[in-house]
Amino acid sequence: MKHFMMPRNQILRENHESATPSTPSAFPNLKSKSIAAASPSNRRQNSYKENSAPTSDPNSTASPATAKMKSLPLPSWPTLKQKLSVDAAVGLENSDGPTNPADSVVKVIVRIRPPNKVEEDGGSVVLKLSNDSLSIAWQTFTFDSVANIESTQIDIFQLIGAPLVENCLAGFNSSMFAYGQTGSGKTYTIWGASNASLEEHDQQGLTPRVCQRLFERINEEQVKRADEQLIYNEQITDLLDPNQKNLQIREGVKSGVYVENLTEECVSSMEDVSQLLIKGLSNRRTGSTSANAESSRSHSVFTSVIESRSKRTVDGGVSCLKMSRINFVDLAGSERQMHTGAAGDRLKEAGNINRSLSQLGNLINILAEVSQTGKQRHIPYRDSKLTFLLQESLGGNAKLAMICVRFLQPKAARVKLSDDVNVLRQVKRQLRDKLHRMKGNGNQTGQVGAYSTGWNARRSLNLLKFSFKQPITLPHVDDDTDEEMEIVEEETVDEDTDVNIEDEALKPVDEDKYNITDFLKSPTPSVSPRLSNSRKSCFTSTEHLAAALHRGLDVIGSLRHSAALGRSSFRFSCVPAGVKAVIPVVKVDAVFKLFSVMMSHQRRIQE
Ligand SMILES: Nc1ncnc2c1ncn2[C@@H]1O[C@H](COP(=O)(O)OP(=O)(O)OP(=O)(O)O)[C@@H](O)[C@H]1O
Repeated sequence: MKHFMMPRNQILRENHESATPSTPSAFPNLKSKSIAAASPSNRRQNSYKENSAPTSDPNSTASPATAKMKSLPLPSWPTLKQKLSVDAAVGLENSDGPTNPADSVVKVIVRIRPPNKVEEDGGSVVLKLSNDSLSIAWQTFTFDSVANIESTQIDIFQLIGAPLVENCLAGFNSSMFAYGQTGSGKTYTIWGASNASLEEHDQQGLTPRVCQRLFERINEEQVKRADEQLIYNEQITDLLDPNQKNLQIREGVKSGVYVENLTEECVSSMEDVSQLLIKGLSNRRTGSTSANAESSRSHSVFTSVIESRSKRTVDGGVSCLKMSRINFVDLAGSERQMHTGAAGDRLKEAGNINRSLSQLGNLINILAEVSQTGKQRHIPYRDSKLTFLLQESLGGNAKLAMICVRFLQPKAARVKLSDDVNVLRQVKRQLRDKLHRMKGNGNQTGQVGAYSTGWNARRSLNLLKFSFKQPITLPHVDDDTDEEMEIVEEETVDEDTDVNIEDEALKPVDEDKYNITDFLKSPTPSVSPRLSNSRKSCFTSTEHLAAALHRGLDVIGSLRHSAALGRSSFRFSCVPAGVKAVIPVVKVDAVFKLFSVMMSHQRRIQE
């Protein structure tokens, strides 16, 4: 992010104010001062250094409190170890390893919500492999951190919140986003359990914990100004004064980005913060979704502003004001509109949520590109209110924690499908071996199609029967996967990498929707432009597989019927398309015809 960071640092403000020698405190009465600074116009008159890396000034006569702040250990921000599966986060990857804390870095943490009562019979296709990796449907993804399913709110705070507090005290702007499907636990993570009071300590989310820690850390010498706002349908509402709707975002040369007329409150204790949070959260827009009866239907942003001031009395009385912010962002959950049957306002709401999430992801991707290539690009901060509002926290040297929240999904259907796939893989291997052998025989005899006589139909039939032992239930593959959170699948090498002429022969001659060869023939990526390199491609292939199995069963049924009438045969081509081979007509039973459908082989049903 260096390339991006440098110009942005130019807009950071630093100023020196006349010291008041008679005020020895390192932190003058900021409470009254910050109230005065609460309105945007007043804030504009303020001058401060914001969002810049803390510097050490050897001439500084900073107060002990300031010195203490500067000596705070800077948190380490592990880098993303490989191309991240969450594209919204790929952008800010810093591949140079833990670096200068002034670099803008994103930390991506995955939290998996344990199953609730409805889901308790299920398992998950998501499996934690290590502290920084998990597997989703056979693919391994690496993040900065993967929390245990049993992780408590305090664990999550230690992992994410505590480092951000240190950043903030060191003068960096920080943000934490919770990102995920509706019902996955974003609100729980950011705020806490909805049915628990903020005082119920073990259920508290990151925001109250961070605030608490901030107060502890600054030991009541620092004043925090808080404002809370809500973006709903691209409209900003003041959660502390819900009558203030459709507020405008302004940007001033000195003041930076701010929301006009937004309520800002000066707080001096955790109780003050709790009161604000309770008031703000009760004014949020919620609704019921398929996955969450009390779903946040808006992005809510809680911003804490921490000001610290140091007095220098030796060199002519100069004071420095350091200001940093922490944004707590509970993003609204994405939802598949076509599955919810939403209409009217609800549809518009879902559309706006999805659009702004996608704009957020898009923006972060562009930041990534700028960071990685060094190319100048227009950064579309103004695409959405959310990105515009948070631009100073997304760029510059800001620290960003992206908490990707997932919930477990019932595994029953998927496990069964995975069994089916394994069986089919085995069958495919056997088919290929046989083809190989028979082709060898055929070559020896000069007959391309001589293999057909050696075909062990019965064995394949048994394998297939095994796979179809139970009725195949098409899983509802819920598109929980939020386009904006698509996981980039990395190519994996599996046992079928030894693609040979038989694989070539197995290529489908048409791209019909029952084709499963792409799925089975790893690592060949999907050819579908819509699904390529997407986590969804795996699921969609699974759907294809399931559809193929269904289709196959239909074909079995109809062909059995035809076979009973003694008039079924088909041509089975095992040569690449374009080779004009004479394919013998082979009498086979219905199982082979199932294969011909499933593998998308050339086939001819002859009357
Ligand atoms: N880690 C967890 N442990 C226990 N309960 C959890 C956990 N995460 C979430 N929950 C519970 O799951 C339910 C849904 O969580 P939550 O409201 O936070 O989801 P959300 O992602 O914010 O949804 P939406 O986007 O619809 O607002 C809540 O009842 C919440 O208390």
